Amino acid sequence: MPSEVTPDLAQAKVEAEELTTRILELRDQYYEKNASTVSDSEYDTLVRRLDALERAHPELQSADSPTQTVGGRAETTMFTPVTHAERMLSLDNVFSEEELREWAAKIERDAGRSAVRYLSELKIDGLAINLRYENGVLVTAATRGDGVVGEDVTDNVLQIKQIPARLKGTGHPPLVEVRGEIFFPVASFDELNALQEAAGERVFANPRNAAAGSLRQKTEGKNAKQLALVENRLSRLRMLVHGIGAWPNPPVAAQSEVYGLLEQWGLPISTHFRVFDLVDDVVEFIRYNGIHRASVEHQIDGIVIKVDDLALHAELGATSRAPRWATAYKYPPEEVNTRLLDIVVSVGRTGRATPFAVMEKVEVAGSEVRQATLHNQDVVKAKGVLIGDIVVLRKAGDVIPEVLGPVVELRTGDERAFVMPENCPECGTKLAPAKEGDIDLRCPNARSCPAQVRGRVEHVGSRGGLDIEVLGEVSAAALTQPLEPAEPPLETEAGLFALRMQDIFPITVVVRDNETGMVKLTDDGEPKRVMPFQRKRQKRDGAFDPESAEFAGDEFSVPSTNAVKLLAEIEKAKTKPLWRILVSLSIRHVGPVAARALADYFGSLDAIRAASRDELAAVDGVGPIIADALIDWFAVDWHVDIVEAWAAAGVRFATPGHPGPGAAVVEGGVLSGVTVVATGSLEGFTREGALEAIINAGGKAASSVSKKTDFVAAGPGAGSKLTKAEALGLRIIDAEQFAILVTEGPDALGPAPEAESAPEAENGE
Ligand SMILES: NC(=O)c1ccc[n+]([C@@H]2O[C@H](COP(=O)([O-])OP(=O)(O)OC[C@H]3O[C@@H](n4cnc5c(N)ncnc54)[C@H](O)[C@@H]3O)[C@@H](O)[C@H]2O)c1
Ligand SMILES: [Zn+2]
Repeated sequence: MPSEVTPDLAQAKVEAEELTTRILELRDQYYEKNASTVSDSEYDTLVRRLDALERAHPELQSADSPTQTVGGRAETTMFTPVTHAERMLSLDNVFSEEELREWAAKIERDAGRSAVRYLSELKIDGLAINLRYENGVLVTAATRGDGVVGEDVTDNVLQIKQIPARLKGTGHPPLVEVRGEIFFPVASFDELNALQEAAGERVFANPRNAAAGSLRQKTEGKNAKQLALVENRLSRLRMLVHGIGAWPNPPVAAQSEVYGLLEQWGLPISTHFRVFDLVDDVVEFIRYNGIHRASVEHQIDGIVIKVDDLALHAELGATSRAPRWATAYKYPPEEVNTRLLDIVVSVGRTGRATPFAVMEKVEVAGSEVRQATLHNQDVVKAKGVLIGDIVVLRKAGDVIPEVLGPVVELRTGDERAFVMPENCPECGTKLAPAKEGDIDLRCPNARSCPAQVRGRVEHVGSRGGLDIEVLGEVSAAALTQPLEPAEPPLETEAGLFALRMQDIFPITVVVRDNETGMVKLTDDGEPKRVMPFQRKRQKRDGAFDPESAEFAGDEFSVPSTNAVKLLAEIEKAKTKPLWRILVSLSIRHVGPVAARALADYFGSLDAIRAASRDELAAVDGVGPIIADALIDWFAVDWHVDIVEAWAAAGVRFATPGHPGPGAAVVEGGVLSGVTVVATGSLEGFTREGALEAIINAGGKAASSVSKKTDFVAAGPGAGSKLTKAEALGLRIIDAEQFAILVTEGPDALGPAPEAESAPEAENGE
């Protein structure tokens, strides 16, 4: 370990004693109480520091140092002690590829050969178990304890379905100890804590503690309800086998063969292990699994690398603490502890009120985290977290950070429960579920709630909407919630397309966090202010429009590049494709996919509005839920006002050339009765251009591929539609053929290449 300074003996002695006390205390909590008050990586750092001191001053190292002993304690008051037939050891650790290579080099030196095969497998973060089978019958199941003596947990283990009470097959040895890991699947962890919380029982900080806490529980003195909970917890436990203990004369020569045999006996084996000839491949395995850690059913804290050859195990032997023929590569931590400072509620575009955890900033899995969503008030309750708690925060790779649970042991009594506010934090309206029985609360003030208006305006500018470059979160806030002037330029999004320079120019706005909506502060603790649309100039250069510029003495300000761009982009957006405009209206469930289907079929907002529920629902890609959402949306006055205001400002609510609902026939067109799907980029056509070309030729431009499709015009970038077309055996054409199709009609293309598979029978509607 790269220890910073090596103190002299006297100093080292003091530090080593402090470390030992602390480590033993943490071990006690971890193995006895199934609790972690520090993260595993913090614990590992303490052990490594102690190890470094002992290496520098070997006289400090005693046989009972934590660096020389296996975690738990032998005598416990909870369970009957069991002596293992063979000791249960821990594992040594490596923390980098370099350390792994050193370890392998030492193995090869000690073995006196370079041809060593390495078995690599996932390190399961659970608790170790020893299953003692005599003549194929499970006699005892015990925890590791101090490695020599563990606790008898046979009754509980027998409730884990995967663990056979009797091995499959015949010819079992008189004695075999099977070792494995019992774990709590990540997927049902939240559910467990919800049950615990509801029953008034302790919640767990992470799945490993949940596994230990579930396995090490007693049934005595429990009432029926508590017993049901015990059983429920036990039924969720899983196990995977990863080794053997005592087994006189095993009929196999390699660790990997051991797994094969144990599997035949009906024991659960991990599917993730591999045997490699080269350390390079082991390194690759470590990297691969590091990236894919989050997709495994259990938590992983590293990779275990074992010499595959059992004869070498015997030759290499073990220290008092760990075998020499195996090591654990530990990944950088995905779990850290941090303080939960507050739980704030943010209101989003749709009015949903979401509680967020605001935490002391920590680094986890390579990124800085200070907040995480808690979804809703029930989730906050289920997780059992209190404001002021130290919580376990997990972030697996690219996965969104998640608060797992509180470290209950560290509570001081000053923590307080989160209370879901009754009123919207931004507009004060009373929050309510959208419909009875909903857990999520919403702010019903959809029209004017600043948070919702801000969200909708930002949505208009988003990629999936009108894709207006400058209209992001800051601009949206500036237009709807400026600090100055007092009257915002936009009360709702209705005025967006009528904005003028003089409306936006003088705005000052505070910067908000885009997730929580909280005002960001400067280093001095003041709200961070910006003037997004203004730029100061020193001198007059005469070239400005007095309507959009201000004088202050000799200086004057002019619109910033952003301001000019914003208005120009808004202008351009007015004639963007209909589907984008539909998305921008923030109609529930109408995202890009549904909007495209609606635009393709109806061709105009008027036609959509005039359609009956059945007509809407019948359109491919629309369906009854969206049909209802559309009808509900148009029934609201201020929604209609938005449409009217936008139309008055020049927004085009129609696809030029579209013949109307059904995209049916342009009389006598060359594509009359023909359905075409265009996908990918077709050279010579924009996406909208391709649709227009189909429609203008009298064809039906469909948005999704089905058996009714006659032609699929596919260019580069065509994705699932092309795959589906191939699967259905549809006629697929390229851009060149498409150009012929829309000008001259299907006959000009000649017969399909594989004539018999073309589904010509199902033509059109
Ligand atoms: N947070 C805390 O306060 C605290 C306290 C004590 C221990 N701990 C954690 O426990 C660790 C020490 O525990 P340990 O002695 O069990 O060492 P370990 O967890 O580093 O490794 C040894 C154990 O790994 C398990 N294991 C999982 N998958 C395996 C596989 N595929 N093959 C072989 N073994 C596998 C075995 O049960 C074995 O006993 C620490 O590194 C820390 O992560 C944390
Ligand atoms: Zn509100």
